[in-house]
Amino acid sequence: MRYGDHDVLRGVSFSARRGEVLALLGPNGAGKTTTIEILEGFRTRSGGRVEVLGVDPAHAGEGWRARIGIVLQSWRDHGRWRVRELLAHLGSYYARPWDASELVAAVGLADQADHRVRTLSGGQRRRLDVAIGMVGRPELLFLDEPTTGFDPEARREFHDLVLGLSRADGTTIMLTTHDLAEAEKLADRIVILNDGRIVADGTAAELAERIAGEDEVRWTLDGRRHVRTTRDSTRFVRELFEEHGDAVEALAVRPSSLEDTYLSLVRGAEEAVR
Ligand SMILES: Nc1ncnc2c1ncn2[C@@H]1O[C@H](COP(=O)(O)OP(=O)(O)OP(=O)(O)O)[C@@H](O)[C@H]1O
Repeated sequence: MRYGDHDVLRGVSFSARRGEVLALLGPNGAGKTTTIEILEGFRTRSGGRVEVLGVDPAHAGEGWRARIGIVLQSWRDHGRWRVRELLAHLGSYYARPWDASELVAAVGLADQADHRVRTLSGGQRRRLDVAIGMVGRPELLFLDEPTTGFDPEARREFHDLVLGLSRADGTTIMLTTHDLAEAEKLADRIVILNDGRIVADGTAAELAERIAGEDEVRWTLDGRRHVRTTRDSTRFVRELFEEHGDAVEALAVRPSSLEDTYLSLVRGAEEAVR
């Protein structure tokens, strides 16, 4: 993808398997929305090859669109509609839509089912956006930062919903997120973009392995707190006890997280460019 003489995506190549949850991660401006909008058929790419459900989105028709669900970053307003009524209406465009009441419950809006859309809170509107994307039971669902503005409980419920859609209905899901814990929890595969290039592609465990992470060990000795990072925390702790025995207190070992891996990948890519 190129705007003027500026390449915003370069050599971005990946595939998602049916039923997979694929998360696109990356810093602001990395190219996540651009990528997802090309796949949705919203943007026309400058070059390269794209196939979504076997069709080039740039030349796809109604039939293809009916198999796809889209949740954009910004929501459209349907203020005067009531929640369940709107979903039932939009569902009527599809061959096998969700039952509106079931869908309202699935996204946690049962209490607001008969409220007008304009009276919903930001997080509730976001859930409605997700419901709108799902209403036609798409084979493939695109979610651009779906949980922005969700409270922790709504986030957890949403995660269960996504996992249910993927595991039970076999829906393929592609989402962008800034929430690493969310990617780790939901995604079968994570693709990390940085400055328009893919810097990593794999399962959370594979990514963590690629960057041999350093564990963080904390302990207290004679009233003083200590912290050390090490690649071999088991051995380090054994030696700590051999040396100090019962004097070691408040021991905690924190394994390297996806966040550590992510930051090291993104920083590594930035250094390579310099
Ligand atoms: N219409 C456009 N014209 C020119 N440049 C654009 C256009 N749309 C996006 N860009 C540029 O493309 C790059 C990628 O933007 P994109 O929105 O895909 O990033 P993102 O990874 O989704 O970021 P965020 O996490 O902030 O949503 C950015 O540098 C942006 O400025």
